[in-house]
Amino acid sequence: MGAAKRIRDVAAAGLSKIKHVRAFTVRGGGADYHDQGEGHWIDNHIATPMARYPEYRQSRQSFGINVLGTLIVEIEAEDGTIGFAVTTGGEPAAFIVEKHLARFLEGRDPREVEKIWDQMYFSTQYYGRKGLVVNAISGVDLALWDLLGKLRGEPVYQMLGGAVRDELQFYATGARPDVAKELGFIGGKLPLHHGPAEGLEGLHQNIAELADMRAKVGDDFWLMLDCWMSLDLDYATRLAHRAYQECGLKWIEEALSPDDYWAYAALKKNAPKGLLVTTGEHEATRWGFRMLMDMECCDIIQPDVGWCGGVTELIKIANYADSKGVMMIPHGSSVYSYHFVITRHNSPFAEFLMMHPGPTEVVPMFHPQLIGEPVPVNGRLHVSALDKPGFGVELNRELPMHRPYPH
Ligand SMILES: C[C@H](O)[C@H](O)[C@@H](O)[C@@H](O)C(=O)O
Ligand SMILES: [Mg+2]
Repeated sequence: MGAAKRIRDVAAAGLSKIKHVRAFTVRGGGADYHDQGEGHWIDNHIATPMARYPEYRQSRQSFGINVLGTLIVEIEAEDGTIGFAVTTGGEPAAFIVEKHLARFLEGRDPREVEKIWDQMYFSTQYYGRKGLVVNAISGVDLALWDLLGKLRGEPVYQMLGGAVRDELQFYATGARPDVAKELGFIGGKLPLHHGPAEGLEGLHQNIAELADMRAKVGDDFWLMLDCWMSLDLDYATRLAHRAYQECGLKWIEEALSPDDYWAYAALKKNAPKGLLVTTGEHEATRWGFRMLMDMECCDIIQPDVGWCGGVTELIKIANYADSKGVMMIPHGSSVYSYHFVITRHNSPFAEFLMMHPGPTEVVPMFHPQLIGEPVPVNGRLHVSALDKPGFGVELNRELPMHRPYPH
């Protein structure tokens, strides 16, 4: 059969159209991974912009880091196939999905990812552009790619161009890089505990904690600091120099406000040669990341595929980074980033967020929401673990899901 006829036949056959888009919310860990119980490392006196207020210094939940909860987006095709995704967004994001975004999908061909993304973004541009609205768009886009993979019987990484390597390697984020080393990870990223409001004493404590961990892991294991937007330029510069010179820090992450491109450019310019400056997990769209890269704010961009616009937007962000020789290492987002990272040379490793309370064990990052969620073994994941349609996971429908805004 000639190629032209084959193309016509596939086009005529098409794929099952999109029938319905639904948005649910659920609480307790999962995609809103800061929504954890008492005593978890991820909520133990971690430096944040709110730490200037003593009453909000001990716990990020005290100022509402987990106020949103998880958004679940489900897209059902006419043949009954369902694609889904989870991200951070909860009820307000569910409203945006059902009351605004669904109209651009229902009745459409699921292959129209570009046109659907364009309509979702520009129809919400007057009140969106970043943050919650782009989280909602990301959730819909991820669910659409999951549906496409399930309709075609292909893993998302194969639809993105296929694997450029046989396995993923991971660094681990959490309070125990010493345990991460024993578990086979290539590095450990510590949360920073003290910000400018705790003065020179806090800075000394930050360095003491890092030096203690350096003594435990030895000289060659990567150690990084995640500052979660908590610092000012002067503090970040002083911390960068001391942490690099005294403790061999590999990178300083998200030290400043995501909007302060000018301070990031100054931090990168004044950072010690050899120390990497990284950021981006709270940035969104190709335009936001172009600003970070064109203003030379960082050495590595770290978009979260569930927050930056989804796979369709991450393709544009990653390709621009590649053209500029900037590494793109997505913020921890489980299978949603693994399927992307394995297809990109400028994404040589991935993040694994340790969600065990210690953390002393590897547990699925989005537990308990994804059935079949793969986890690194000895700090690695073979590509075969991704060889299932879509993102290769199913939704745990035993969870108490709520659909607040049915349309
Ligand atoms: C550990 C950090 O404080 C955040 O909780 C973390 O989610 C994020 O910044 C990361 O890079 O994993
Ligand atoms: Mg981070």
